[in-house]
Amino acid sequence: MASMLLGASSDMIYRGHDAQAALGGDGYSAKKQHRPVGPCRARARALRYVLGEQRLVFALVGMAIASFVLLLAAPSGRHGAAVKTSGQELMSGSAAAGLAARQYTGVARMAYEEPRRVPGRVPLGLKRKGLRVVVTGGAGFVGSHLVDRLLARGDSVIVVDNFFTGRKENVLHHAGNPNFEMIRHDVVEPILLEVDQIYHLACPASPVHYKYNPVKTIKTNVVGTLNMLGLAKRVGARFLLTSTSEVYGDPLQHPQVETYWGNVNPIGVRSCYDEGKRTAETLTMDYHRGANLEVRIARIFNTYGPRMCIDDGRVVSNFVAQVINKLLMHRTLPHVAFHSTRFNRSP
Ligand SMILES: O=c1ccn([C@@H]2O[C@H](COP(=O)(O)OP(=O)(O)O[C@H]3OC[C@@H](O)[C@H](O)[C@H]3O)[C@@H](O)[C@H]2O)c(=O)[nH]1
Repeated sequence: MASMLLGASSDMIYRGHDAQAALGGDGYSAKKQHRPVGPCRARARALRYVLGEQRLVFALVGMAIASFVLLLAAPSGRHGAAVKTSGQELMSGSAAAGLAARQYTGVARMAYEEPRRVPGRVPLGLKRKGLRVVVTGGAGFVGSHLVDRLLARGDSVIVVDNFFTGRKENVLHHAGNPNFEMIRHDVVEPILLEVDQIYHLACPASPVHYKYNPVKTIKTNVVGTLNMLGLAKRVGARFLLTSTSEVYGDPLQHPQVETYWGNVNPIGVRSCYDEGKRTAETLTMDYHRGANLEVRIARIFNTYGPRMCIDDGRVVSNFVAQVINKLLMHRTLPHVAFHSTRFNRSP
C-alpha cells in the first residue's frame, strides 16, 4: 500500500517504506547492514562474477562480431570527391566548388558525384537509396544524357525545360518510367520542388540560338540561375552549374587552367552567353560562400555525340555538316538521316 505523507510544507512527499514503518505494519524492514568491503575483496568478487558462466567468452565473441560488421559497413572513398579534371589531380569537395577547366578536344564528360546521402560504400545487403534530382535543360543535348545516367543509377528525375532548343524525343524513352517527370517551365520564373540535387543546364548553348534573343539568354543565365540557387538553398539541395569554356573568352593562356580568369568582351554579340555564364558562376560561388551551399561548377568545352542537332551552329556540328554536304554534292556518300531543322536527309 502506498501512502502520501504531508511534509512540513503543503507539498506531498512520497516515502512508501517510511510510512509502513511509522504505521507499525509488518511492512518494510531495512536490510541488515553489511560490513564495508575492502577494495581487494571487491576486485576478487568482480573477477569471480566476470569469469563465472563463461561471461568473458561471450563478451569477447560479441565484440568480435560487432567489429566485423562495422568493418563491412566502413565508409570508403573520399567525402565530397568532386569534379575530376582530365590530366589533373582529383580536387577535394571544397576545391571543386571552384572551377574545373576541362582540357577536352571534342569530348566533354559530365562528372557527377556520389550522392551526398550515401557517403562511401553502401553497407552490405542494403540498396543505395535513390535521390530526388531536378535537371533544368534536361531535354537538351547534354542534359538528356545526364538524365539517362541519373535514372540508371536509381534516382528520381524531374526535367524542367521550356523546349527553346530541347526536344521531347531526347527523353521520350523514359515516358513509362515512374521515376521520371517532365515539367514545361522557364527557369526565369521561380519553381518550388523538394529535391536533393539540382543540375542546372537550362540555357541555349549554340551561338545560333543564344544570339537569337540575347536578352533572354542573359536573363536565363542570371535570373534562371538565381531562381535555382534560391531553390537549392531553400530545400538544402546540392547544386551543379554547367558552365562553359566561353567564360575564358578569347583566352591568352593555352591550355586554360581553372584559375585562369579569361579574356572576355563584355559588350560583344556573344557576351549574353559568355558574361551570362560568368555571372552564373559568380552567383554560384556567392551562394556557396554566403549560404554555405554545396556547389559544383563544370566548365564544359566543345562536345559532340548522339542527340546533337547537326544544324545547331557549333564548331563540331558545322564541321560534320560541311563534310557531309561536300560528299553529298559529289554523290560519294550513301543516304544519311540527321536530326536537324535544315539538314534532313532521309534514305
Ligand atoms: O531559357 C531556356 C533556354 C534553354 N532551355 C533548355 O536548355 C536546354 C539546353 O540544351 P542545348 O541542347 O541547347 O545545349 P547543351 O545541352 O549542348 O548545353 C547545355 O548543357 C551544357 C551547358 O554548358 C550549356 O550552357 C547548356 O546549354 C534545352 O533543352 C533548352 O530547351 C531552357 O530550359 N530554358
